[in-house]
This record gives sequence, structure tokens and C-alpha cells, in this order.
Amino acid sequence: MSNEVRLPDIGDFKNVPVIEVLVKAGDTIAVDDTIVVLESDKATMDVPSSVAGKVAEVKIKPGDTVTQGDLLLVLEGAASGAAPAKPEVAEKAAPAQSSAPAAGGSPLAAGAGQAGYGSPATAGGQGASAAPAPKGAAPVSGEAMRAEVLVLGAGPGGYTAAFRAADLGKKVILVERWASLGGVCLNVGCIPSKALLHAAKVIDESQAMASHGISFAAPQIDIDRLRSWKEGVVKRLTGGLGGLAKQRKVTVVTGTARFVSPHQIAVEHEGKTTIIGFDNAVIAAGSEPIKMPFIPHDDPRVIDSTGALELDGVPKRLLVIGGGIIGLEMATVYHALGSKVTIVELMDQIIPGADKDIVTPLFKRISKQYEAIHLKAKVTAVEALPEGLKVTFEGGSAPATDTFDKILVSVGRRPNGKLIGAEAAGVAVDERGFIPVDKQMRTTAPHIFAIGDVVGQPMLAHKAVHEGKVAAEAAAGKNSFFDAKVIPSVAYTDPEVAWVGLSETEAKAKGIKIGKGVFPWAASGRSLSLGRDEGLTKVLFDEESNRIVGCGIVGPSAGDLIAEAALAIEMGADAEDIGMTIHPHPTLSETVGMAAEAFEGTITDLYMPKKKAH
Ligand SMILES: Cc1cc2nc3c(=O)[nH]c(=O)nc-3n(C[C@H](O)[C@H](O)[C@H](O)COP(=O)(O)OP(=O)(O)OC[C@H]3O[C@@H](n4cnc5c(N)ncnc54)[C@H](O)[C@@H]3O)c2cc1C
Repeated sequence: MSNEVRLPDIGDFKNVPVIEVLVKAGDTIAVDDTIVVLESDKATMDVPSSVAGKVAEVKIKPGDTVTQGDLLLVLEGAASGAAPAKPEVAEKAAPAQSSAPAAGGSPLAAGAGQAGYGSPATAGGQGASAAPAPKGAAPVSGEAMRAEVLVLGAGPGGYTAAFRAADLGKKVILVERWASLGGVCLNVGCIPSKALLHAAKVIDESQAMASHGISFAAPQIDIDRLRSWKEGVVKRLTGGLGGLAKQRKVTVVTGTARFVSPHQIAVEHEGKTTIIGFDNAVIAAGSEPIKMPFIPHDDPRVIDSTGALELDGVPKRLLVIGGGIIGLEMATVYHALGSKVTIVELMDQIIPGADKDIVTPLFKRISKQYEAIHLKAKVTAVEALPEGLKVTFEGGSAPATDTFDKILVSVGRRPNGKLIGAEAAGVAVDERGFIPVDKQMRTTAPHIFAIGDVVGQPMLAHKAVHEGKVAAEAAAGKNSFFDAKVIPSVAYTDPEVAWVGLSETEAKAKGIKIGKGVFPWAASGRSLSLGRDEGLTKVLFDEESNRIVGCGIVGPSAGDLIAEAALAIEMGADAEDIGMTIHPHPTLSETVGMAAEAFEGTITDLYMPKKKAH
């Protein structure tokens, strides 16, 4: 039972005015009582099921503005060390962060413009639903092991949480159903895909050099060697994690875990069940690819991202369903290896989470390379015939039917929250399988935390890692919060597309006034010397404060360049800070500085007669 009532992480509440407060000190509140009316859609907030009792103090009044996670009420008997309403004393928050614009009501939204590898089909958010907290089951007897911190799942979120908790002196058990550590990211996600994308890049660049005077023979592709090189990269990293776990004395248990009570899990492995007790737990169970009911997924010619990374041959004609990041990265690989690629996407652009102008250079390039890209179109049926997979389309420029050798289904990922017996531990899971959490990554059972893909979008490894640290520190009694302002997204296509913070589309939709500085890479010496000129760097600024609120970059290495914008946003930098920072020449990083100068009107590498020089 908690002694605080906070505004939960549902929807998108940021700086929302309080219209009415329906309780006062001395009132007794019970589950489902309405306590506050907010302006946003006249939303009301009811007492969550983990809270009940007498109100000691009301922390808000009509006219205040509140943001997700803010403290609303303190109940009698509250612990003196109650967590602060805002993360200003969070240990990891540097001074510059707490003075940055988002805290003071800037247009920057923490969730803005973020898309991950689970997009576009699953549009969940952190704490997407306030499911009532289940009670949890009675403890079972026969505990074989006990941990101070138990971590369920050894992906980037889980191994980070386990290692951080161990470094903070906790006795940690890490449970993983797969034989190797590293989760989706290391085994069947980020790392193998980037290894294959590197191979694709070498093939494409060697072909491109023909027009610059250097010709190579057509590549001889030994698919078995390519696969084993990729597997070697994966093994090196996952093996390294095993070593790091040993060094920290983290006990790794192999098996599939389910909660059996609020302080116990049962681990099934090779027909044996082991009960492990814990004080705190961190759920890092990740996500899995979404399957579509009308697609014959058990036909070996229908693959998901894991199947695509297995590199089981190169199909002549490949259909990629879903023009999100995973689909486009895999299309890049298979195109380079020789497949004729068709993409079908429901929305009116590929990578729907990013601004159209930063996606257009990629779209133009792959439109020339691929057989077809059908936008605003969908697959309605797939028939498995001996000669191929007959696909029925609807909408856009798609034909009525077409036949392919393989189909990659990449329409998003679904969280694994419903597969771990969460109800036995008193952990609420929403109807889609996401686990609602607060800013300390606590679930509805306050001693159990959840992190990574299983708590919401964006489904990205770097988000999971950051959350893993917060959860481990909070479990170790530290006052840590997830207070990152932004989470960058990258499509490692060719060209790469990267964005962070507010997008122009979002700013328009929300009526937020922004200014922008754009630097076309056709004016970048470095870009031209790479034989490429289609790139673009766009930096968005708050119109009043001139502080950076978002950035979009398309071009080779955009994924590396976006880190500067993410840091600038975290630090509350303005256009002058970025423009006056001396960037090395000739580099692509100059394009970020020059975009800021274009906004300021101080740029000399472009002629911008409309901007007043100052
Ligand atoms: C093809 C592809 C490419 C990607 N590329 C990138 C990229 O470049 N950059 C990026 O940031 N993200 C990328 N991602 C996304 C990234 O992989 C995920 O966001 C990240 O792995 C999530 O980490 P996690 O710790 O939440 O979960 P996961 O990595 O999914 O790990 C969860 C772990 O929990 C284990 N588990 C689940 N249930 C149980 C159970 N009951 N008992 C025991 N163990 C269990 C699973 O076996 C798994 O090992 C990519 C994803 C894919 C599919």
C-alpha cells in the first residue's frame, strides 16, 4: 500500500492545468474515488487500487499544472523519505538537466517524435493503461535460491539492471530462457542486423565507385561465411556478457520464469522447476514480433526479423510487409545481396514516426533500387502455393495480386507482459501486454520494477539500458528516476535516418511555435567527398527561448550525428551554443552547427537573403 498518490503515466499529461481538487486534508479516500479534474479532455483522476487511507496533505490546487508522475496527495503515515514530486534531486540528474527547458514548460515532450523497433503497429506508451493492481498469490514452499534483486530476462535492460544492482552490492540472480545472454538486441536484433548492414554497405559502395573511376568485379557472396561471420560477432558480445556476469558474481539461471507469488518465481528448465525467492525483482521480458492472422506464418517462406537475420538463402523476390525501421533495414540487406525487394506500407510514408522531409531522401534512393514501394496499401491475404506466396493487396499503387518467393512480416512487436504470470505477483499488465510503471520503473507492486520493451514505446535498446539502471538504483534504495528528456531513434538504412525530440509534424499538430534551421548536405564538403549529396540536417528551436527542441538528420552516419542533438537538448543548449561550438572540418558534424547558424542567420556557407544577419 502506497502513502502517495501521483499522476499516473497514462496518455500524455504534461503541464496540464488542474481545474478542481475534490479532496482536502482529513478526508478518507478509497479506491476509485475521483480526486482531481484536469483540463485535458476534462479528464478526472481516480484513486488507484494500491492506495487508500486518510489524506494528510494535498499537494495541488486549482490553477496548478501537473505532469505525469507528479505528487498529488500524501496520506497519513507517509514515510519521511518519500520520493520528490519532480526528479530535481534524482542522483543522476546533472544541474544542467534540471535547468533545461522541459522542466519549465517548454514545448519539448519527453515522448515526442520517438519511434523504435516495435513501431509502427504497436503504439503503446509507458504506463499505457492503469489496470488495477492484482492482489498476488500466497507464497509457495520449497525455495531453492534467494536473491536480493532478481532480474527476469537478460536483454539490454535486464543485464544492465543485474550488473548495476550487483555493483551496488546486491545479491543478484539473472534468469534467462535462452542459452545466451543479450536478449533480442544482441542475439536477433541490433547487433546481427548491423553486421549484415555493414556487409550491404560495402557491396553498395564498391558498386557506386564505378561511376567515380574504380570498378570492382561483381561480389561473390558466400552466404554461409557471411552468416558465420555475423554469428561470430554475436557470440563475441554475448560471451563477453557471460564474463561480465561472472566478474560481478551475478548468478545466471537458465529457464523460463513465471511469478508464483509476490516474492517468488518458478523457473522451468528441462522438465525441472526451481523456486527462487526475492526481495526486489526487475521484469525485463522484452517483446516478440507481431503475427497477422491471415498470413501462413508456419510456412518457412514467411519470415520475421529473426528469420531474416538467419540468412537462410537470398530470395529472388522478397515482399516486406511494413515500412518501419526493421523492414527497411532488412530490405537494405537483402537488396544488396541480390533480392528484388517490394515494400508495402499502410501509412502514406515509410518510417511513419519521422518527419517526411528527412525520410524523402531515403525514399527517393530506394524507390530507384527496389522493385516497388506501395504506400497507403495493405496485404489482405497470403496463399501458400508450391510456386510461391500469392499475395492479395488493397490500396495505393499495389497490384491486386502478386507472387513472391519470401515474405518478411515486420509490422511491429508485442510486449511479453502477459507471459510471465504477473498477476501472481500483484503486477498489473494492460490489455496489450505492457506493464505500467512510474518514473522509478516501479510496477503496481512497488517492490517489482519493469523496464525495456515490456513497458512501452519506443522499443529501443538504449531506452531499456537507461531504464535498467534507474530500476537497479531504485531497488538499491537510491533516489533515481527516469527523467531523460528525449530518446533518439535511428533507422540504419542507406542513407540513415535519425531524429530526436520534437518533430515538425508534432509541433504543427500541437500548435507549438518553433523555428528551424536546415542545412542541405549538398553544401557539405565532406558529404560530397563521400560521393553523396542527398543528406539534410534540420534543427528545431523553441521560438521564444531559441533552445533546441528537436532534430532530424538524413544521410550517411546520421545515427552517429544525432547524439550531438540529444546532448544539446539534455543540456538546454540554444542555437547560439550550437552554432558557436567549433565543429571539426571537414566532417558531417559541421552540418549540425551550420543548421543552427542557418536558424540564427549567421551562416556563410549558404546564402540566405531572407534571414536578417545580426
Ligand atoms: C531486427 C531488430 C533490430 C533492432 N535493432 C535495434 C537497434 O539498432 N537499436 C536499438 O536501440 N534497438 C534495436 N532493436 C530493438 C531492441 O532489440 C530492443 O528494444 C531491446 O532488445 C529491448 O531490450 P529488453 O531488455 O527490453 O528486452 P529483450 O532484448 O527482448 O530481452 C528480453 C529477454 O527476456 C527473456 N525472457 C522473456 N520472457 C522470459 C521468461 N518468462 N523467462 C526467462 N526469460 C525470459 C528473453 O528470452 C530475452 O532474452 C532491434 C530489434 C530487432 C527485432
